[in-house]
Amino acid sequence: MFPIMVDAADQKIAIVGGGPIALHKVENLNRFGIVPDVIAPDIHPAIWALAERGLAVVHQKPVEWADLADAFIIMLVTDNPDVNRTMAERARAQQKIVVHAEQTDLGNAQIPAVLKRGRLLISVSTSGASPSLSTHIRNRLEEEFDERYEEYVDFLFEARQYIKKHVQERPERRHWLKKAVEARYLDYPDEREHYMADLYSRYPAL
Ligand SMILES: C[C@@]1(CC(=O)O)c2cc3[nH]c(cc4nc(cc5[nH]c(cc(n2)[C@H]1CCC(=O)O)[C@@](C)(CC(=O)O)[C@@H]5CCC(=O)O)C(CC(=O)O)=C4CCC(=O)O)c(CCC(=O)O)c3CC(=O)O
Ligand SMILES: NC(=O)C1=CN([C@@H]2O[C@H](COP(=O)(O)OP(=O)(O)OC[C@H]3O[C@@H](n4cnc5c(N)ncnc54)[C@H](O)[C@@H]3O)[C@@H](O)[C@H]2O)C=CC1
Repeated sequence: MFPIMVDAADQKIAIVGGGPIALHKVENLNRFGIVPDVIAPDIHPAIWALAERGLAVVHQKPVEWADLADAFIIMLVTDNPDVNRTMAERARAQQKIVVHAEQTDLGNAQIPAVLKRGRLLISVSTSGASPSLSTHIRNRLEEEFDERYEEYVDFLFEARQYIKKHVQERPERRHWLKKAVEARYLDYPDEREHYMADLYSRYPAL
């Protein structure tokens, strides 16, 4: 398994199945700003509620390949093993990213447990061995990587963009980039302002 960050914002993500597990998948995708298509004859009431808020697109019908042909990622979570298997095989043959939630070897991707602090993402997977352990580790990391990281990582992003644009010499760049991850910049927002002020005065934008 190879971990990778994928920009799926403008892509179709299809969830096949409409039960509690499908609901969980929709909610998880929504955390990342993704509005998935849900295809199933029986749709959980909470999925309908999300669809009314524009957070899912429901197709109330048994799945056919035509529903999936233009999808980028496909998640198979029906209670019918034959449907899950057939669609997974076809999707893999078409080079798609396929999550088979029950029998992982029928798919080619798995969903990790994710801690999200703005731009910072920490994802944990056990490659299907124990989703409970992934969740447990993620919950422990939540304490160390607390809410402060959201603004802190925004600061790092801004600083890095500025440095890439305005600091030409490599050793200098490295110096400033390394300095920004010192603990005081996480702990004290004032220190971040000093850092940026120093940076702007040393390397003024032209
Ligand atoms: C392969 C995978 C599917 C995929 O890739 O989609 C998969 C499969 C299965 N999960 C099952 C059960 C549970 N899943 C959870 C929780 C999560 N499961 C997630 C991912 C994955 N689950 C992928 C592997 C990832 C990895 O290895 O780390 C998380 C991390 C991410 C997410 O889904 O969003 C999410 C945490 C969400 C969060 O909190 O953020 C809990 C715990 C709980 O609910 O607290 C339980 C009950 C306890 C237990 O079983 O451990 C069962 C058994 C069904 C049965 O027969 O009862 C199967 C099927 C099977 O293994 O047969
Ligand atoms: N975290 C995970 O990934 C987990 C995955 N699972 C697996 O996920 C599957 C779904 O679990 P639940 O949501 O509880 O099931 P459920 O029984 O509540 O719902 C099944 C859904 O599949 C739909 N469906 C059935 N035939 C279909 C077809 N031909 N086309 C499209 N949709 C069809 C039904 O309409 C229904 O919406 C189970 O088979 C289970 O093995 C179970 C637990 C955890």
